Amino acid sequence: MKPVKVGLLGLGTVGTGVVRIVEGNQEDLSSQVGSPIVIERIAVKNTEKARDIEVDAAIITDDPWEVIRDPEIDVIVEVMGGIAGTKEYILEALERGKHIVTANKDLMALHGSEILAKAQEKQCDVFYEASVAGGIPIIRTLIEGFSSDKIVKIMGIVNGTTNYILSKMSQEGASYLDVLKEAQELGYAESDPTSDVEGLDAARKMAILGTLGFRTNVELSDVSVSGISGVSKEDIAFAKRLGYEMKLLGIAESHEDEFSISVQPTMIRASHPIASVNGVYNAVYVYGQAVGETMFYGAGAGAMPTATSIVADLVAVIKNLKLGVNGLKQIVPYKQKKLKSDEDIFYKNFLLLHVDDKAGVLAKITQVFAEYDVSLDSVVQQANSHNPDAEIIIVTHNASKASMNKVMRHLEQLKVIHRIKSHYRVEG
Ligand SMILES: NC(=O)C1=CN([C@@H]2O[C@H](COP(=O)(O)OP(=O)(O)OC[C@H]3O[C@@H](n4cnc5c(N)ncnc54)[C@H](OP(=O)(O)O)[C@@H]3O)[C@@H](O)[C@H]2O)C=CC1
Ligand SMILES: N[C@@H](CC=O)C(=O)O
Ligand code: NA
Repeated sequence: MKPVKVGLLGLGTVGTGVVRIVEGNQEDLSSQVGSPIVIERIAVKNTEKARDIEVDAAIITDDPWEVIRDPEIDVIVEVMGGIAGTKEYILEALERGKHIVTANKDLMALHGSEILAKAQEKQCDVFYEASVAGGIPIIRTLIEGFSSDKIVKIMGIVNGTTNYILSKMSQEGASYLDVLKEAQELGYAESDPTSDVEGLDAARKMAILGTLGFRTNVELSDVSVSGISGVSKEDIAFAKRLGYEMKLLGIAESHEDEFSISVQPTMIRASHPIASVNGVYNAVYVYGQAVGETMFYGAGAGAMPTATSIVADLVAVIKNLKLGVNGLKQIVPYKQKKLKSDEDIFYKNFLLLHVDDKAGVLAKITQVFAEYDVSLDSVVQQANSHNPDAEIIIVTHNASKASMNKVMRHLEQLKVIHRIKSHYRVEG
């Protein structure tokens, strides 16, 4: 049996997991695909760096082009990250007829359509299961499991780092910066964790899920994004008191082929199954017109869960190689893109206001909501022993994003309001 030869770009957190699984599960893997799988070359940045695993120094290079141009290599596994340079490597590898497995959501969210088009032209596979929700087979589920259904909602905790941070803040009262450092040490965070905490990583993943779920070309610029760096322990405590958990949620909704897509810290009703997803775990809730509610759960980051998806993709590529059907399973979005306007996006809102502790203030504030036709579910005013201001906590009924934007602009002008302390989307 001729071995299938793999070129690995990157030997960090995920790359190390890939080597461990390919070596550790070799017998099982090769019996599934009918050939041994050999990691032929590995590109890293620093060839002198000490590694957690033993790898033959002769196969390591600091020049990814050596891997891409090696005529012996059948499949490139890209786990080095990066966008512009990495795109060049991948396009050239495809040009040379090599199949690609990647964990790179940054690249797939920005240049996925170009890369998939090239793959189709060259009859190559590009699989990217590890790019969204690490170990959860959600991409395969959307492409294959739900091919017969019409997806109307995808709601996900798709960033492990931020879920780890919010969970520890909520359960242990830990400080944001301490937990972020821990998530970095555990290998969950991106090399620049700003993309985790500011929601960009989740937005990229939601663009990928939206494209597959709604079968239209959802771009990163279509996703409205805010991250968790402004979420305080106090906000999390308010959420709990009202019966909610604070989560960084990606929410994509489609109605009559018009969709909206966003990532933001959200107060989700504690009884919703996604509210109890904690730590580095991710979950993707998918609502299909025919199937109804489904939810997929598992580790969203970390070496071994992510590598599980990578190696499963590798197995899929090799099975296709044996059958001579590579390049046939790419999903090309075919629907014209129609984004909802802010007038058509509805959700509930939570607001925490610091206000003058005087008679008549509450009436002035509720009047603003009435003016823009936003009805209120609950309003609570309370004194705060640490603060001379009074606090007003408002939860609205479903209101259009456009009306809420008007409300917010108007509230900012009101002299009786000293500070709009927090504003969150509420689900459930
Ligand atoms: N960590 C996780 O849990 C997950 C990560 N991902 C994605 O997987 C990819 C890899 O992530 P992760 O393993 O955490 O990252 P790491 O930073 O741990 O590893 C990156 C690896 O790539 C190598 N590398 C970086 N730049 C170059 C370059 N220009 N030329 C050659 N080698 C290079 C590094 O070399 P050296 O070792 O010498 O520094 C390192 O081995 C990213 O796209 C990430 O978004 C996806 C899902 C989960
Ligand atoms: N930084 C990412 C890694 C996986 O995609 C995360 O925390 O989810
Ligand atoms: Na996945």
